[in-house]
Amino acid sequence: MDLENQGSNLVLRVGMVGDVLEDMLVGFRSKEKDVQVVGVWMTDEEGVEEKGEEKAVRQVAEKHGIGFRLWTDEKYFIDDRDIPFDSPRKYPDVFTSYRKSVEPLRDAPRRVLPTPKSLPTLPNFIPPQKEPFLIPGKYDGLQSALLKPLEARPLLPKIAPFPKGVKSASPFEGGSKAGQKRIQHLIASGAMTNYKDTRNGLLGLDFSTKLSAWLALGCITARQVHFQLIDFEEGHNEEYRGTPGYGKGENKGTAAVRFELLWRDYMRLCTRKFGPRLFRVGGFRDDNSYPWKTPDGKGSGPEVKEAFERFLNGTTGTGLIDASQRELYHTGYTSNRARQNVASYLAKHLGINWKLGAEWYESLLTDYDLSNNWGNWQYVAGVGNDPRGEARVFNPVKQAVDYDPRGEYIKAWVEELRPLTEPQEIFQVWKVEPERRKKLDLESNIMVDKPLKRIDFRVGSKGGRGGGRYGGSSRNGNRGRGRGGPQNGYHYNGNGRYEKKGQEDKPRVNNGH
Ligand SMILES: Cc1cc2nc3c(=O)[nH]c(=O)nc-3n(C[C@H](O)[C@H](O)[C@H](O)COP(=O)(O)OP(=O)(O)OC[C@H]3O[C@@H](n4cnc5c(N)ncnc54)[C@H](O)[C@@H]3O)c2cc1C
Repeated sequence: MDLENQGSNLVLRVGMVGDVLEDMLVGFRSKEKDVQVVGVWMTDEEGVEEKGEEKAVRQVAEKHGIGFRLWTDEKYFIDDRDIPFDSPRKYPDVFTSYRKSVEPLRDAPRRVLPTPKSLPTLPNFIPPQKEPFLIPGKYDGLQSALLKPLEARPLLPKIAPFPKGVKSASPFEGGSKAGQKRIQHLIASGAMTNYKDTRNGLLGLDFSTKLSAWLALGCITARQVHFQLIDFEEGHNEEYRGTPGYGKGENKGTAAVRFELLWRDYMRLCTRKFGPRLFRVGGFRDDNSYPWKTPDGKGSGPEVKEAFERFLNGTTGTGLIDASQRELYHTGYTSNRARQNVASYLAKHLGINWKLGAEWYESLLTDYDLSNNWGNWQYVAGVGNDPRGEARVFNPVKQAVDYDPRGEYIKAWVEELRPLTEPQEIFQVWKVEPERRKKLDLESNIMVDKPLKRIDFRVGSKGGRGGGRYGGSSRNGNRGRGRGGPQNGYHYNGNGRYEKKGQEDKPRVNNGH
């Protein structure tokens, strides 16, 4: 729509990018009198496959004797030209060190580039899509063509259907206009100002910004978010007058949003630094000491396959994990709090290769982003750039107590558990007394009879909020480790910590890859 408004348009093509370009150039050559191609421009991206595509495009352009130009991506919070390190090798391995090197964050971004007033029109002739593909002319046709293979062969034929009465926490509508509208809504409604206190929520539309999909797809940029916040903080946009914090400078909510946007930058810089290690099981740390289990893998029995399938289908018996997995499957979104628990459950409680989880997320997330996804999975699995690495384990029962105390999120997505009223039973459904199971329609339910893990935590016991690097109010405080023993060579040392066997008492240091 924006391109149309500026007199231009967008053409979609299917195929490998090098082949598509080749077909287009050959097609245009046949109409040389009307159209002349003078150059091919593309945006610089991190990632192994993305670099491969860049190379393919460059080669085709060279073969046809036309110019090739690579643009530095400007959709990040801090521009590449302002990163205070002259080589990726020098990028810090710990986020905090990176953050300190670029603070104060509010002064760091460059100005947003102005939108061009007009753009060149498209030529009358455009080479057609090569067979066997067909590009539908209308949006609806495109959508049904994309969904057709999934409808014919759903990824999870047996997953519970979309539960009644629930709505997606991130009902994403593509395009820059919808993204800008969302930013304005977040500021005007006060959600940005409250962000620090609400960001660990699980249910609802505005507990966090839900800007991730627009950011990931390039519909909005981190700099645009920042400057909209500046307008609010400086009192430069009358539309926000009346919102708490208007004209009063940076507040803890707006500062926290900038902080998260910097995490996004940082994950991308790690991809640049570590290249293919983003996808290796040993991660950025190159730590291959974990005895990861893999369904169908060497030495893995059928129980690993079953465990993985139940993890995907959201029938593990651990409410928080099951709710998040079903939410993700049906909506393409699940909150950051839930993502951390799910990743920790797969990697640290089940001991299953974290890469399978990352691939699963890659296939479902509407906000899928190469660096954010794979970098965060590594981080939680203990092979990435979390300085606490393997020692950080989330107890998903304690996390449910802290972040879903009445079990509303779990009951929303796991319909079978709606008759339950006691949080202890919602979070640890195997604790429902056998005599009540029939009455509650939970007899012969695999989550109740055969939970994948009986994660221990006494609901009602005292304990601070906590868990992971986003430990609620205490990012550096209580890490929320309960006593649900993870597998994968860990044991509970009795002091609130899981230790890897054989490494008890060894200092844990970030070994600085
Ligand atoms: C296992 C795992 C996988 C993830 N995969 C992705 C992914 O594929 N794409 C993605 O965008 N985010 C990913 N994240 C990060 C985070 O969960 C999402 O960005 C966030 O939940 C999106 O919701 P939001 O826009 O409301 O976030 P908000 O809390 O409102 O944050 C604002 C923005 O900051 C950025 N951000 C927030 N948290 C992180 C983070 N931990 N790392 C990097 N950037 C962050 C996002 O761009 C987000 O939109 C993942 C996290 C985990 C633990």
